[in-house]
Amino acid sequence: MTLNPTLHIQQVQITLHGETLLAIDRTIAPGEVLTVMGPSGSGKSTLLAYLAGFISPAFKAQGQVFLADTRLDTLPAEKRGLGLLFQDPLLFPHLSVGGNLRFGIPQRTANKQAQVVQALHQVGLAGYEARDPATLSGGQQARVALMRLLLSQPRAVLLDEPFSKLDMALRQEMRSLVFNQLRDAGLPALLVTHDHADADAAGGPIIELG
Ligand SMILES: Nc1ncnc2c1ncn2[C@@H]1O[C@H](COP(=O)(O)OP(=O)(O)OP(=O)(O)O)[C@@H](O)[C@H]1O
Repeated sequence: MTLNPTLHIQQVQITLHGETLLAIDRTIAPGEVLTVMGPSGSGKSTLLAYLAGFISPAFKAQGQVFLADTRLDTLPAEKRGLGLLFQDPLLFPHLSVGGNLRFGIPQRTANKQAQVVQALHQVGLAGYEARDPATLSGGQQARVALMRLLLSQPRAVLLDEPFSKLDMALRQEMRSLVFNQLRDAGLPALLVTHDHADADAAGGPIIELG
């Protein structure tokens, strides 16, 4: 298994009621972010759901997806090794901040506790480990969600409008944090957004659906 895989989306075509909704044929290199834009209904969420492995059976998909040499599109969602980041941080409310971070760390990882402490420190939340996520601001929760994602050691990342609920100042800060972290980790990523400033910050190629 290579550490920094390339994501290959090969001649993928998704149809709905016999009509082509979207077609895509792209490669995303390690550390690169491919931004997907397009009007409402053009299939952005459908593409993410297809890649993640939970597309509705209403859609028919052709094509193949590979992460390095692993074929993804035939694997169940939980075996694809993908990390997902959504509009909402979706932290587990019954777990502390530390519990949320530990949750994603693969079983056999050594030094889990040190990783949690280091992750909190990296995003300016040192000392927050025991806190209830509900007592954190939206921006703090977003940072915990990002570190939970990275600690889960994904092999590629899907981002669905991850900044759209943050206010302007926080949005700028989270963009830099997220894209720097993904670049440092060498992860291929696909970003769905309506916001051109997100695409600019991602710094990678942009495709328009629809
Ligand atoms: N489960 C489903 N069953 C049938 N049709 C669906 C289903 N989900 C979405 N659609 C349709 O598929 C098309 C693409 O929807 P999708 O949600 O992927 O668009 P989108 O580009 O993400 O839109 P938005 O920007 O509004 O989120 C739309 O015409 C939508 O009505």
